[in-house]
Amino acid sequence: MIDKTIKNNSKMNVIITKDKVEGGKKAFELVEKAIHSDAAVLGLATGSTPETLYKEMRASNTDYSNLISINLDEYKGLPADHPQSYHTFMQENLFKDKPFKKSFIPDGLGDEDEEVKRYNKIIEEYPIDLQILGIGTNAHIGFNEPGTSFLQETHVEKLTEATINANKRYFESEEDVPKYAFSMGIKSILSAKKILLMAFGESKAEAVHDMLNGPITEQVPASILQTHDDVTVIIDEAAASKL
Ligand SMILES: O=P(O)(O)OC[C@H]1O[C@](O)(CO)[C@@H](O)[C@@H]1O
Repeated sequence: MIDKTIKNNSKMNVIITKDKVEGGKKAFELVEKAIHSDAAVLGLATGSTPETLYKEMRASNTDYSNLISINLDEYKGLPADHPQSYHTFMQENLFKDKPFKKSFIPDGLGDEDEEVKRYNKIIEEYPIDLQILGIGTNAHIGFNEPGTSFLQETHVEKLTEATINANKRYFESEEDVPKYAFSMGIKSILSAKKILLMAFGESKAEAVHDMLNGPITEQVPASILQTHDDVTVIIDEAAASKL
């Protein structure tokens, strides 16, 4: 860990690591700790941020087959077997080596109203003990873009240009990038007992600063985490560079 004095006006516990590999190892330690304190439901994230954590989980001796997982989001309109779906991402990055007892991910082809209702019911039935989060360059969490109400539960979100741009690296062309996604809402995320947010790289430095030290506003979705009692933020030096 890097011992660095930073500006952090929030009550969030901030851990600075050299890079995302060390960040993934630290995050793995905290997931293990939660599981040893009987965490039974893990909220999981996608995108490049959690990749080093999932690598540690795959390489570990931990058996996750008694745990439930609930993923934050899924692109609307992508079938589960699409190479860029979050179903495929989770299968390849975690579940193929470390299956859970039950893993919930929104159905990208689901009827909007039905799927939102189904997913809210799942989150109610399986309260999340530890929610893993990344953060977008525009401080979105899950796919809750700036301007999304803090009171939102699961819903279909229209993706911003910034998010479409950030995600188009995974698609053949911009036309192929989904413009909407099913996402757990901020209210659903805040219902987790513990939250572990990771951010790596210079591109997240502004969002991390605003999350920790900015005003609590729906224009900075992650800023709402200042109101949660148990948030740990793991960032590398580049993502901490504006603190
Ligand atoms: O980890 P990345 O790839 O930078 O993505 C950041 C954020 O964008 C999302 O993947 C949604 O676009 C979030 O789930 C994630 O936290």
